[in-house]
Amino acid sequence: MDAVESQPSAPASIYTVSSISRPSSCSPVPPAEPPSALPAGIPVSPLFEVRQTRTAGRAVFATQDIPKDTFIWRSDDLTLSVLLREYRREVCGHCFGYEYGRDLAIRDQDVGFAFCSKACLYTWRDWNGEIGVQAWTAVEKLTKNRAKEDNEMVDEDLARPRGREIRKAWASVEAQAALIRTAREAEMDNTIQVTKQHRKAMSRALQAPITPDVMSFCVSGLLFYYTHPSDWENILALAEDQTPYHSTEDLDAFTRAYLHLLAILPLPLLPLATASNVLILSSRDSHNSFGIRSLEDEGSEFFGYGCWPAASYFNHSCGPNVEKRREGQVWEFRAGRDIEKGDELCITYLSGEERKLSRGKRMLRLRKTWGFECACERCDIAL
Ligand SMILES: C[S@@+](CC[C@H](N)C(=O)[O-])C[C@H]1O[C@@H](n2cnc3c(N)ncnc32)[C@H](O)[C@@H]1O
Repeated sequence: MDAVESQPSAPASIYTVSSISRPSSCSPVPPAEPPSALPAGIPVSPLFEVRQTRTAGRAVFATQDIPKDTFIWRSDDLTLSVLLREYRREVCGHCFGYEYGRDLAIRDQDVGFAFCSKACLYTWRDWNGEIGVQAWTAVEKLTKNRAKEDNEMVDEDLARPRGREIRKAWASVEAQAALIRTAREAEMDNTIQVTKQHRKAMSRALQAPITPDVMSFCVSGLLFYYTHPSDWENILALAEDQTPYHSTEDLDAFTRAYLHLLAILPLPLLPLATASNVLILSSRDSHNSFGIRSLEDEGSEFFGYGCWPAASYFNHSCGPNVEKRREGQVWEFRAGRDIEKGDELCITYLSGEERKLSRGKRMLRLRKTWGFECACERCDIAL
């Protein structure tokens, strides 16, 4: 029994996908809801269905017995990703390949990424497109020559900003954002008057401290929207975190990154660079991203993180029955043991070392990082 199966069964859910997740010959019953009611980007398979639970949001349940080692799911739907700046020379910007800390052979100084092969470099360029390359080049130009200004250590004990503080922070930069936007729009419309006030707003933004990884997060997310507009729904459908910022400083880093980006992004990206879109990215990524770690040493090196929406429907258990493994940019999920029809399919959100922690420490980690009280079987039994 896994994370949420111990809870009383959920009421009929609008998320039930059994009708399309089973072969039609096994499913004489009409669908509970038309497929249009399914969240965008949800994983669909004859092996499982996604259902609403009473206390742990949506979760994945086996629709048939699944023998150990069965291949269950493959998520190749990477949306946004962040490679921490300190790993940019060692980890491939496209496939996240790593050569035990060696600098990779191919570096694209303009965009600030390294690649393990020319194929990865070309694919990365192809995926990002001309506008994407221009965006990363502008960010790199701004970031490269600045001293390291961000505070890399996240103090988990700081109070997380709540709704009112978050709304206030975003509202407080809107006037400056509007001035910068107008100044940028004047670059393609000479009827727009740019005054001293516009220029001041722009230079104030550019001189503000930079938090490179926050900036990368925003660029990656906004570029995803630009290059895959119809898949933005997949991000919107993810569980939302109402308190996605670790601290007031973290929230400030996001509002500053927003102003920076307004000042430097290629013009076609400006309509998407809105406070509301950056907030959507923060609130959806927060509880749904997967760590991008080294594939050896139980993933001891943390290179960054990314968001694969379909993979985000698996809940956590401290004794998971599904094992996940990253192959390049793709996550693969296999049955870690024999699973019975009706069992919840759970992965673990903990890294190798964290899995060995005591129940109390695991729960604390899950509460602080993911914001939930773990009620999986392993934690329940240990009570
Ligand atoms: C990646 S999402 C998993 C899918 C999510 N339940 C949904 O509805 O989209 C992670 C969130 O699911 C919930 N969750 C996952 N595992 C849980 C568990 N063992 N106990 C309680 N809540 C859990 C938490 O709210 C967590 O922040």
